[in-house]
Amino acid sequence: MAEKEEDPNHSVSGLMNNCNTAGGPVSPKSPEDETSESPVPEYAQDLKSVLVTSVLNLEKLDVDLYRGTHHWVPRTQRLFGGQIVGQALVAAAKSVGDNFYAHSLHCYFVRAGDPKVPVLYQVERTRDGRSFTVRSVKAIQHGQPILICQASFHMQQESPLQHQFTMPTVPPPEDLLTVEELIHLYLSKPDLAENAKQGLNKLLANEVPIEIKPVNPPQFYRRGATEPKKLFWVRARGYIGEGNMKLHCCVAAYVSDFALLGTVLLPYPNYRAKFSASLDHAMWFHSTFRTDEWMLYECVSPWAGGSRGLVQGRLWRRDGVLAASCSQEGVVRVKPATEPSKL
Ligand SMILES: CC(C)(COP(=O)(O)OP(=O)(O)OC[C@H]1O[C@@H](n2cnc3c(N)ncnc32)[C@H](O)[C@@H]1OP(=O)(O)O)[C@@H](O)C(=O)NCCC(=O)NCCSC(=O)CCCCC(=O)O
Repeated sequence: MAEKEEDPNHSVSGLMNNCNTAGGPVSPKSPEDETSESPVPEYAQDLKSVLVTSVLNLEKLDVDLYRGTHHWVPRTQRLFGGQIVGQALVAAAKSVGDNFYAHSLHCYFVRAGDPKVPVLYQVERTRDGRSFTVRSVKAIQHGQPILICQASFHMQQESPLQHQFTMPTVPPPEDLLTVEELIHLYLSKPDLAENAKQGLNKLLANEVPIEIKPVNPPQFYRRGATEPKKLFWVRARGYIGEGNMKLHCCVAAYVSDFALLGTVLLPYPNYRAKFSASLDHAMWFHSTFRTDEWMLYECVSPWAGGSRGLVQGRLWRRDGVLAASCSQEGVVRVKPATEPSKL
């Protein structure tokens, strides 16, 4: 297939610029959708999100072939699944028309990603239709696929069918502490065990490019068994800006894999994960949203068994609009917890 002429909305830089492609998968609408660019929030005036400047800023090597590098690598020293999915979606989005927006993706993580080398993204233009366009992306390291991803893009269409669940009622992010603030609070406890202190300091050193405010910290740093459900406010660190829905979908794909699989362990305080990794990840985009603004992430695990767990996530805009949904199965192999948590 002939390569599409690069234009600013498709090119590497085009996906990253704040181009005027507001819109995207819109349903239902909120008054916010109709407004022009809102003022740059105070927290972000001079700090562009590293997700935009680095993680999702792929280098073009050839037609439909890109290279992505890493920013944050989890302690497991395997690449973060959200990074690979987000980068795969960036690569896919570069070859679709301006008025097509990601509405879903389906991925398998087939091998662990190696943080020592970059990832190549090879895009296959599976089908171009009038309303839907499909891309297949293979993420490759050492000559072998680490992720296979299919992403589908839809041209905006109106419909009288519009419904969504209601967002859970939770305190606003302004009333809650960030993970870092919570850690400092725990660290100030005089009776904290040395190993717990070390664990918390390691968490502080973790430069994850997203900010999190758990709705229920005791659930987040759990003591007893809780239902397999957690809620937290989340946003990309730094400024991204309004208007580039293609980019916000890629950032949401990155964010959506964070802390999701951990939901499986919440009912089992007597077990620790000795090996856990996402096996697959599916995502659906429903509405316009900004990933550099607080969104509520609702994570539930309806099932676990056979060393696997199923998790489902819903990303809500703070005005109650359902922005995106996702589902994931992960392998979770556990061992008995030898020491009770001191947190
Ligand atoms: C490992 C995957 C899932 C496939 O597994 P398998 O088919 O078993 O691969 P092997 O290479 O044969 O084994 C790997 C490893 O596991 C051990 N193993 C295998 N079977 C068993 C068993 N029945 N019981 C115990 N152990 C078993 C085997 O011995 C090997 O151990 P090792 O020799 O010590 O290595 C594979 O498909 C895979 O890795 N896929 C990629 C998964 C992935 O990377 N996902 C994305 C990253 S996860 C993530 O990002 C989650 C978010 C983290 C951030 C956060 O929320 O905090």
